[in-house]
Amino acid sequence: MILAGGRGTRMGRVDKGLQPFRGATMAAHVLRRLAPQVRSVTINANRNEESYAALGVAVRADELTGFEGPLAGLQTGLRHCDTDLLVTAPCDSPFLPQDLVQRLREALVTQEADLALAVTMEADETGAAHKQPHPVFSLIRKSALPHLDAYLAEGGRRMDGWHKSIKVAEVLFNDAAAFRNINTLAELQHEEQANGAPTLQDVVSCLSGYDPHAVPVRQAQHIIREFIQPVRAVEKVALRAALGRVLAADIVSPISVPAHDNSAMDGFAFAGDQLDTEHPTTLQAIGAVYAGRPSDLRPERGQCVRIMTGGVMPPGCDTVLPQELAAGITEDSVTIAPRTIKTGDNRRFRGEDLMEGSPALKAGRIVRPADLGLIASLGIAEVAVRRRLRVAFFSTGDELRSIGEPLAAGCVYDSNRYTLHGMLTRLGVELVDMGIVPDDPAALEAALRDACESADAVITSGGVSVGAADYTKQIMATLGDVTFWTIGMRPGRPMAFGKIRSNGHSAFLFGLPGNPVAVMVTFYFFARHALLRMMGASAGDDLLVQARSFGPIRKKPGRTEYQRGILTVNADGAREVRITGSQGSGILRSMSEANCMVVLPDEQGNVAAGDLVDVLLFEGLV
Ligand SMILES: Nc1nc2c(c(=O)[nH]1)N[C@H]1C(S)=C(S)[C@@H](COP(=O)(O)OP(=O)(O)OC[C@H]3O[C@@H](n4cnc5c(N)ncnc54)[C@H](O)[C@@H]3O)O[C@H]1N2
Ligand code: MOO
Ligand SMILES: [Mg+2]
Repeated sequence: MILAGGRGTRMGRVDKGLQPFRGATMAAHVLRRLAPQVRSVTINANRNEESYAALGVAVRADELTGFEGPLAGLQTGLRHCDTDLLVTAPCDSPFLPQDLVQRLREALVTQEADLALAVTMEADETGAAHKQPHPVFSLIRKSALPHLDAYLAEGGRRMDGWHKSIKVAEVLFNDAAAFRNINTLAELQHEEQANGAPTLQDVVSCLSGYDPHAVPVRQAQHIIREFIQPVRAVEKVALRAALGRVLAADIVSPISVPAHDNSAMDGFAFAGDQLDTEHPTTLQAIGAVYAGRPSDLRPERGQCVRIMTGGVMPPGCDTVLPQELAAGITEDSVTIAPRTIKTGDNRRFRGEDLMEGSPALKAGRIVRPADLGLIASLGIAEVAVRRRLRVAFFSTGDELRSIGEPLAAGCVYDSNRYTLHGMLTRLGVELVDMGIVPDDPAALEAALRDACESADAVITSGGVSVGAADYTKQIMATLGDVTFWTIGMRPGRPMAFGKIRSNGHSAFLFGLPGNPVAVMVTFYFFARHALLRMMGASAGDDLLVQARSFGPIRKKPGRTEYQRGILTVNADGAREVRITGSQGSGILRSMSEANCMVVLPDEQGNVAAGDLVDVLLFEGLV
């Protein structure tokens, strides 16, 4: 049981277990360390039960109300545990020992104790060593419950008080650091920095010639990739619900598929070395084998069996003659003309699809329809996936109006939140749509903080250029480690990127430019990759295909241009791409008409009609 039922007094009453830490929550880290050591895990929490339940484990509140401390959690745990032993660990100890349970258990059993607890040796201010007990890391017999009930009923609340009245085995652990807990937000932030999550400065200092006012596309993509940290929390979902989710662990085949050598055809199975290459071969059919029906037929020399597709190959048989290739078939024989087939034809091997013990799918894979079938073919009903990423987004600008509002002079309807809604939905993230935020510093700060506290990533549009009302940048800069780029690309030149913090939470930030096409292009070529990385997906590079440009395209070398195109196959069967008219970065119609982006890299100059260009298709089959 993970103890997360406290008030978090020293953390300003925040729910400690839900504090973000190294790309997950603290409780998720504890769960990851504890789960492999036990049969099942429960979390003891007295608030935010749903957030804890999202970790995929049972959540139980204290039966004693009023935040009565860890013994109350223990009581609940013992009452409901269906094993003889219960181990506890606090939700703020992300480094707990990987052999905690094993070592506590050895001591509990050999010393015939009621409870085993961890102790470490620590030095005091004078350097003298003293024993430090860690009473919240303990292993307890379920049989101690009546005693604990009695102790609590008498008003006892202290762990050490209760321990005095039962038999306790102390287990000395050498690694005191493993029991470190994180009590304050300052400690949490310190740990986050210390664990090697790089700062933007760390990342850019490795690059030569970095200039935020002229960042090549590839460099911006590199910086984002290095800076982003994946969310690690994992949950178990039923197989169908795994579609589009990211596998958290390799799926290893528990069985071989197919489980037996079997026939790929309806026909006759026999040992292929009997085939005569000069004369017809006649074999006596001794019976029939059907798919899914076990048979004990064992053809001898000169014999064969009738077999159906999927039927298990009888012992000694390695070859199947499809029935339509037979030279003659009687009631109880088949004749095969010379050189009709070869030994080994039409036999499917055991494990040729998936071999027992080998990884069928790798962690990081985004589950597609074929994968659902593949996992089903292994008989696996539930899979571990990364938890869904939460992405908060809002539009900025005084000129923006929401659908349903009248359009005042000089105003436009907010379209960016709708394109973002679409793009994020397709990525399979959980959306937090925060609406429109006016060009007002206080409102922008409140929105960014709110977004940061409720999501893993924040996407804004507008206000990142040099306009007089573009306060977004100022506020972003005060909330964390954020950089403002002018990227060598068109459209989508200005962009903010970094990590913001608010009240102990942090979130990656993408401040996309306001122009409607620029939002989409910067999303597709920067934010999308970053979000996939946060999701734990091992997505490869974009798959560009080549096509002939129908007309000439003007292009300046030294920047990447993303042109909206329509890819077709021409009368000669060749792929051909046309640009969709005006490429202004406010013209969304040309984006809507397009079915692909033409990607013209930095080094590319003008394109002549008929030249090959790279395109990235919007739609694929799956
Ligand atoms: N002097 C310069 N001006 C501009 C530069 C520059 O380098 N120097 N860059 C231009 C480029 S490129 C872009 S892109 C834009 C980016 O501007 P912002 O990110 O500051 O965005 P805004 O000023 O807020 O808006 C720009 C444009 O887009 C419209 N917009 C914004 N949000 C929405 C929305 N949610 N739905 C529909 N339309 C939206 C907005 O009304 C503006 O027309 O800066 C250039 N200027
Ligand atoms: O970044 Mo802007 O896209 O060229 O309008
Ligand atoms: Mg602006």
